[in-house]
Amino acid sequence: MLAKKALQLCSWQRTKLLRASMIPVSTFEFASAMSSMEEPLGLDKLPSMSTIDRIQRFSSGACRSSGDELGMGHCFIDGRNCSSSNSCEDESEYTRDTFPWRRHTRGLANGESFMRRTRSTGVSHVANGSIRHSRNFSDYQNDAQSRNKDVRGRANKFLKDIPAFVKIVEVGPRDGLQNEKTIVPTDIKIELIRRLVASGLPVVEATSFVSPKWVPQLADARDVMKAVHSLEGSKLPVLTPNLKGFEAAVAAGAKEVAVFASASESFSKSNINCSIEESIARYRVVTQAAKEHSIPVRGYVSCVVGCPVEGPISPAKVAFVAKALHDMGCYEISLGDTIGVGTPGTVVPMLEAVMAVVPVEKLAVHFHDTYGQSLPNILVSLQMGISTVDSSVAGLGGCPYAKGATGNVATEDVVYMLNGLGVKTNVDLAKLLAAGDFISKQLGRAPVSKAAVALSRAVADASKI
Ligand SMILES: CC(C)(COP(=O)([O-])OP(=O)([O-])OC[C@H]1O[C@@H](n2cnc3c(N)ncnc32)[C@H](O)[C@@H]1OP(=O)([O-])[O-])[C@@H](O)C(=O)NCCC(=O)NCCSC(=O)C[C@@](C)(O)CC(=O)[O-]
Repeated sequence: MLAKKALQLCSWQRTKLLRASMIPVSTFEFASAMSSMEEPLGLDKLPSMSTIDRIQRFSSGACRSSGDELGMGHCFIDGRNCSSSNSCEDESEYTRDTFPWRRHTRGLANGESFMRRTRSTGVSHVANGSIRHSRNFSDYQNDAQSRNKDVRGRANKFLKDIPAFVKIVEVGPRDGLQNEKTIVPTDIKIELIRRLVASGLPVVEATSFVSPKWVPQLADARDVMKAVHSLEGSKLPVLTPNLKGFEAAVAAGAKEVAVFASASESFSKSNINCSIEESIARYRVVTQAAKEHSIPVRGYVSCVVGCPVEGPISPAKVAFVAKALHDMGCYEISLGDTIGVGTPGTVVPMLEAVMAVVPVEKLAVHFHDTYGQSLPNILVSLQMGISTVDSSVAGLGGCPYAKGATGNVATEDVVYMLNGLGVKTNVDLAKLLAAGDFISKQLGRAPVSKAAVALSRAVADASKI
């Protein structure tokens, strides 16, 4: 029992447990090494947890330490026990699914737990309380059939909620460029927008009508908007932090705007120089003016998982701000992990809280890729029914008021993943790659997108043949 417990712990917890039980750590490690040599993990014995289960179980963000003596905590998503080393354990399920090859060697002594495990496979090996040891061919066929059904069931569960079409909101010309230190010439910004529109992206956020003292890179918002506002094929929203910005945007030809609030007081102050409450009051004025002009307004909530100053942000705060934006008339609310600290373990409960107050079809997700978690975060968001995803060509981006945050998830990577899932986006990946290449060359750096790098290498290799 102790050895079983020790196997499920990370090394420092194991050491602590074994020391407390006076078992030399080296003895345990030798024994467990032997047992893994004797019982190799074959392909047929891979753990059969569903992807969501696996993500939740191994995500540290899903676990909250309860401060008990072994550092074990509780998974706040579904109440499983879990360790602070990312490995959650629901003992019966963990044993059954994660270490199935041990069934034959360990469970037999314990009739009751054996019964429980065998029942879960759908084939009872227990007749009148005694274990039947012999199995005939039809038992195996039935077993294989029920396993196939089980696997199909899991695959369906994994894919069934993913939408058939995902709307990609390209934020490269705005979020992507706003943090660039060297001013990008206006005609390059205009050409970038043209190329992104030509690639089939349904929405390309063009620029921001914010104070040029706060974001000098986008001081040419008026000129950019005047040049692109009549482009056809994509919506071209712009950021407006107040009525002054809204009026300037409309005068330059904007047909859609976005307001941006935060779920963190500190970030609200540093980004737009006012409290959350003041920003909501300000945005009510903007949405009212927009209604009078029949201009749709998109709403952003920043810091939906974490804030550079305050640390973790509670899902309830995010839900509060999202609902306020929805109630004032924003047609879509984009949930921004501004500093890219989220994992599926923190994104799922945040989405759950927001979905309780804003309809899922009105939600979008906006991930920065600081910790490389954007694609799994997008995947769980799709599985939860979200069908609008923000991204930035070539992975450009970062907020000037969120130190350390890197770029948005790269649009090329999102399109590549969605293509692989059979999800329609209407984006021409080749044209998108060319747009990413164009802006990356202008900025003098390689695209951050892994798909862009790999695909351009593949194209270069193919052209040598
Ligand atoms: C909101 C303000 C303006 C308040 O800034 P403030 O300094 O408090 O504004 P103020 O009302 O006291 O005015 C000060 C000066 O700014 C001018 N001003 C005032 N408003 C405007 C305007 N719209 N356009 C142009 N100028 C403006 C105003 O006219 C005045 O000019 P002065 O008299 O000194 O010459 C400022 O804090 C600001 O512009 N902040 C924007 C910061 C920003 O753009 N951050 C990045 C975007 S948010 C983001 O990236 C997150 C997101 C959306 O992507 C999602 C995510 O990742 O989480």
